[in-house]
Amino acid sequence: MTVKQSNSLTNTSITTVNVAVAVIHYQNQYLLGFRAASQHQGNRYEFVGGKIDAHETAKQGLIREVAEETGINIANNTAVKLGRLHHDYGDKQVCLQVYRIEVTAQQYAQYKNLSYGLEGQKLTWVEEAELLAGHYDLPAANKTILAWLQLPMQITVTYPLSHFDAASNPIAAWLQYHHEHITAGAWVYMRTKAAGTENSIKQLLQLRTDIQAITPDHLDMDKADNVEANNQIIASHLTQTQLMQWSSGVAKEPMSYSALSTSLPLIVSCHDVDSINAANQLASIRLQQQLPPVIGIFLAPVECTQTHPDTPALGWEAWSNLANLADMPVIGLGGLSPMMYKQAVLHGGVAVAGIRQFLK
Ligand SMILES: Nc1nc2c([nH]c(=O)n2[C@@H]2O[C@H](COP(=O)(O)OP(=O)(O)OP(=O)(O)O)[C@@H](O)[C@H]2O)c(=O)[nH]1
Repeated sequence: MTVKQSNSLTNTSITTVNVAVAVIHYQNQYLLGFRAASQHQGNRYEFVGGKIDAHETAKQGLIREVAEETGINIANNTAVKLGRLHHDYGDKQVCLQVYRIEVTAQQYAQYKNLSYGLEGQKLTWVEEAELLAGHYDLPAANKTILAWLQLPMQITVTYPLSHFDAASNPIAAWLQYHHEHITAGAWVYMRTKAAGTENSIKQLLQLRTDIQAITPDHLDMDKADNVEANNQIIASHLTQTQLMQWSSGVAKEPMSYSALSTSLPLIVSCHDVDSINAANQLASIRLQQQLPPVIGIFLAPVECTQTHPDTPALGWEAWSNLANLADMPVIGLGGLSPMMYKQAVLHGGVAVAGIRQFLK
């Protein structure tokens, strides 16, 4: 069943096939199908899924397709929305609505030896590390899905430099504190507004080669002394203000594309509907231009925070409604602890982030 959708970027009306995609896993085992040679994108692996019927929501299509293709009933499992993405294969345009579903231990025990699906297609469970390393040949659109799946369950945010104002050398105190208190292997959003902090970030990365960094988009990390730390920098971050400035620039000059990081995936901060719409537009333009994708948004504040005491909290319900509008994975931020991961997932998020409670 095909669905007519309007493409807001080009203002042309194109026929797009709406597809529900189920990233089914149990812990670090992921279920892949294999597309028959005769199918579109044949002889490639795929996540289970298929066309959403006209009368169905994406989730209804997802549950039906998984049942039809594998026999697994996921109606009572939590389906976490990862995102929505358009891809133009030339011969076919698709809009993939992607959900991650963790099956229960019981479901896994029942289906782990499944090697053929109910439609005769090959099925296989694969290791997460191998899947994310690109060992399986998937359709081109899935590159973005794999980038989304890299996101961890929790992200640490650094204290602002102002937190160390009482120290004789605030930058040295910032460095020392985070060197000691970031947990092993963490993803860390280096929230430093001040220009000139590139070297401190690089020094921290040299001291902590186990961590991975999200750095502010306005910092020029290549200019810092030690460029070797660059392989630890995995994404660039845009504040909501930067995002909205980018968006109004594009509105005035549709063909212009400002100098946002073109070499790194982006993570953007959003607090409301307008910024989520802008993030969706940015993600769509980056996909069209084949730039590294927007891999997530920090949606904040879920609850009141010490760092932004005057910003009213969204609360989980409003947070969840906003999260559903995003075309990319959503990370909860603001007054959260790592223990609140499950709550975030139940409300449509993929991860939680924060400062105090995420440091050791
Ligand atoms: N199921 C699935 N489809 C994907 C993935 N990635 C991706 O680009 N697609 C595309 O999304 C569309 C899925 O629709 P489908 O599975 O219902 O269609 P089909 O061509 O296999 O079957 P059909 O013969 O019923 O038309 C295909 O064009 C496929 O190439 C994926 O990971 N899983």
